[in-house]
Amino acid sequence: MKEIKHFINGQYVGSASGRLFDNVNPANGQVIARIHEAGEAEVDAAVKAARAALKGPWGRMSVAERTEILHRVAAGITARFDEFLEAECQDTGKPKSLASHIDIPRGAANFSVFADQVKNVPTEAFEMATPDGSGALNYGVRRPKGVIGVISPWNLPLLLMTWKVGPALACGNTVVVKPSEETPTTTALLGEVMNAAGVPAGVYNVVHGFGGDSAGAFLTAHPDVDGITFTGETGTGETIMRAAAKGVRQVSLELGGKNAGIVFADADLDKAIEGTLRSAFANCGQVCLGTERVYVQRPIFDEFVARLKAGAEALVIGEPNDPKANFGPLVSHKHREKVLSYYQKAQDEGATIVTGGGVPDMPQHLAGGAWVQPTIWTGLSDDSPVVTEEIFGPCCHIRPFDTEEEAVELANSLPYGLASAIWTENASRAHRVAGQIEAGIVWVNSWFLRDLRTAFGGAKQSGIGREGGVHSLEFYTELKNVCVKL
Ligand SMILES: NC(=O)c1ccc[n+]([C@@H]2O[C@H](COP(=O)([O-])OP(=O)(O)OC[C@H]3O[C@@H](n4cnc5c(N)ncnc54)[C@H](O)[C@@H]3O)[C@@H](O)[C@H]2O)c1
Ligand SMILES: O=C/C=C/C=C(\O)C(=O)O
Repeated sequence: MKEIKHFINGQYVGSASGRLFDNVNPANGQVIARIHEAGEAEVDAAVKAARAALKGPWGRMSVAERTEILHRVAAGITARFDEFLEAECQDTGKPKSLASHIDIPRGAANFSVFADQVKNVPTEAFEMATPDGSGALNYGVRRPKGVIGVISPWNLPLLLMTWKVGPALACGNTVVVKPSEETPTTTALLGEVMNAAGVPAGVYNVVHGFGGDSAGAFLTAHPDVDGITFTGETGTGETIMRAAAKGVRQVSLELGGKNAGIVFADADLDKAIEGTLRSAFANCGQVCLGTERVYVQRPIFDEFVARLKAGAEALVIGEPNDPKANFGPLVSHKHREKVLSYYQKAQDEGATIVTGGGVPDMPQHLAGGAWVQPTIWTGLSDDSPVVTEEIFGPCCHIRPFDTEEEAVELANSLPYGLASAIWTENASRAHRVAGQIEAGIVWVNSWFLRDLRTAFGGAKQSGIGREGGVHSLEFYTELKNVCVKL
């Protein structure tokens, strides 16, 4: 059986302990590979390699040379597009129709966009007066932060990992990545692309394993890691923040959400239905930016619910290779247990199950997969856990509202603040409401429309810091002021 090894100092290496665990395809439950689990020794070797690489050719390279290499990494992903696609879809079960236009192209873009960005970063300068009249000149210079620990989740594995590795390397850092234990393959494969592109050994390192008491915790606790960037659950973010406190390391945290969609009666309903369908059900609902709470103005409530139901029921459930499929399984049986527990809770609390609510009948060869039905509820109270907690599944609860003020209050009522989508044809209302939503990202008449130059991150318990464009460069560099007395 295929084995997935760590990538340390430019080479694939197994674990000294010999500990391996299964990599499972969630579309059919089959074991597709065995993954080496890193212990403290492998994590330490990866961090040492990353530290040494900072002092090697990578640290001395001009921006032009470094960014040319990163463009070659982007081209290398594109050249091996089909391999990345196959690996991502086997690990996650997601439809190739989705991953081929989101996950893999973004994996390449995350290198090329930040390679271009870093060439155009101005720094500040201030002339100042001094008592003796000679004056002084202050100017800023940016330096790499050092060794960056990258901890990434399973929902968009290549996209979310490279979203951090791209800018980190563009800024001249070195990285140690710990991908999700559920989805290690594309992160591992990227090592081959790095070598072929001429990225020096030790610049990109990968260790595999779990979170607590495994590779994730060993990496975040390692004293020679200078900064940690993490995407995942809010609870894990808290644990990582505690680990980073020792040694006063900086963190960038992109965490969970329970995002609201607000549909006003003056919305273009075709657009609102299409966008809400994607935001609730794309990637089987496993998108941090997804909409699990939909608030719809009363005059169009019944029509909206009926049309969203029709849209959900028209989704084509199927395996990655099925060209007609646009709805795959959840990432694992463990995650399915969590999602189904909320399906049960909604039923127990007397929700109206508009559609779904269970497990679909699948053909024999897919019966071992982690399938669930796309699900819509109405009728739950605002304090139901189904409405207040992140489920991270293909489901949403729809509730009517009457006034704009009420919609804003409902949207802002939870401790999360990642994203929101507003649907209205009234431009004044769109800007007014967008300004009042407590979230890091607000879409108007769209969803998951991404310009990588923009700030990306969460308010409240959905994160700390912003990445994207210059904001990534803020995190991945140390800004130093040089003051020269003239
Ligand atoms: N805000 C965003 O941009 C964003 C994007 C994608 C996903 N998410 C969130 O991610 C979650 C789903 O992903 P997940 O289930 O993989 O998240 P998770 O927090 O369970 O795991 C994420 C990563 O952290 C590691 N990890 C877990 N415990 C750790 C520990 N104690 N120390 C170090 N590392 C540890 C895991 O092994 C994995 O690699 C959802 O909550 C979702 O909203 C947020
Ligand atoms: O599941 C969360 C999706 C996050 C998306 C990004 O981080 C991005 O588009 O850069």
